[in-house]
Amino acid sequence: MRNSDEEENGLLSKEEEMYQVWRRPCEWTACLQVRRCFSSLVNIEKVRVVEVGPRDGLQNESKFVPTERKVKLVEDLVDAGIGNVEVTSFVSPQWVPQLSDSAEVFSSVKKKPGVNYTVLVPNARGFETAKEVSARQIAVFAAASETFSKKNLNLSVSESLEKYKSICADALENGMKIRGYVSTVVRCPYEGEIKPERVADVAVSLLEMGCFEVSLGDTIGAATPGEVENLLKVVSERVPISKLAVHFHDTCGTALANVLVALQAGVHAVDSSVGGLGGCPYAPGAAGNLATEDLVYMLQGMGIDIGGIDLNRVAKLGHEMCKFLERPNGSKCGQAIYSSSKNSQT
Ligand SMILES: CC(C)(COP(=O)([O-])OP(=O)([O-])OC[C@H]1O[C@@H](n2cnc3c(N)ncnc32)[C@H](O)[C@@H]1OP(=O)([O-])[O-])[C@@H](O)C(=O)NCCC(=O)NCCSC(=O)C[C@@](C)(O)CC(=O)[O-]
Repeated sequence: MRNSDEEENGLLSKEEEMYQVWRRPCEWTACLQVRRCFSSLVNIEKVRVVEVGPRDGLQNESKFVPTERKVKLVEDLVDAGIGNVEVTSFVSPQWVPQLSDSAEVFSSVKKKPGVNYTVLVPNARGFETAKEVSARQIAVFAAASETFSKKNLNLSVSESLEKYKSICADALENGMKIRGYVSTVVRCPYEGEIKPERVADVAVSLLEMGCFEVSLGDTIGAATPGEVENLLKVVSERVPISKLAVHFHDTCGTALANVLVALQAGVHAVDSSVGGLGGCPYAPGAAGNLATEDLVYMLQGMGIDIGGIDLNRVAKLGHEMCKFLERPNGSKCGQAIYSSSKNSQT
């Protein structure tokens, strides 16, 4: 903690200076809280924010993040009020070397009660690791596009679903919760446009296996609001909307608009990544996920209950991680908070 004498004498360490920088955005966003407006745009009162940065975010960054730093990121996100966090993935280290320390990361995170710590698993081997580290929640991932499935899992869509059946049965027997993903729900980097009916087929299969929810992934971040509206209309004819989450990448800047459309359709779970980190290694050209900071800013501003997430703390984490990765901050809100803090220093 800072000592007020040291502060007065100008003896601040680098870390303490950073803390100073971050006190000011708190004041800035305090003004935003006043402008919180209960909007009639959506009927949803509560949204579950699912933080996927430590997994989806870091899997595609060129710089390897050391184990302790990954662990700290997860713990800090939880301390900032995030209640659902995808910690890592137990995939092949040959395929995703950035997460080759995943078992150590998952085991090292100090778990807090009431928080869902998820790990992504692609196959029986990954599931065994999930059991070894006592994961309570796993995520399995399929695709609506055959080519993407082959590139991402080395399996056709039906082969992947067949393999997940036994993994899911085993997971349920072990008392685990299972989240499902469908990738390439609107467009595929290899096949182009994807039919919503195909997405519905895969989502139904995942729910039948026991997934409590299926997150619909716009893997390349190309979807527009009209397409999302149509997708959700078609999929929700076969899947209760309460079982759907959305997962937008922000390549074309439409992610937040897409979230709004999803909320209007009744979706109440949204994935995002701190600092807008990431992308998928098997979706060339795709940008990072919708930034958590931008999502939190919008939802809190609309008066939607997201469970007490501290925007300033999340923004600080996004800023620090982007700086470490030597990449631009992918969050507009994070950038605004940080530049306002710098301006208020001068
Ligand atoms: C599924 C495989 C492994 C098949 O890949 P494969 O090459 O067919 O598998 P294999 O069984 O032949 O194994 C190859 C090597 O990997 C090892 N291996 C095999 N499995 C594991 C494992 N679980 N953990 C650790 N090691 C493993 C295995 O032991 C072997 O090692 P070797 O004997 O050669 O030394 C591979 O395709 C894979 O890892 N795919 C994952 C790719 C990935 O992580 N993609 C990104 C996540 S999905 C995503 O980002 C989309 C999403 C969810 O965010 C939503 C959206 O945005 O759309």
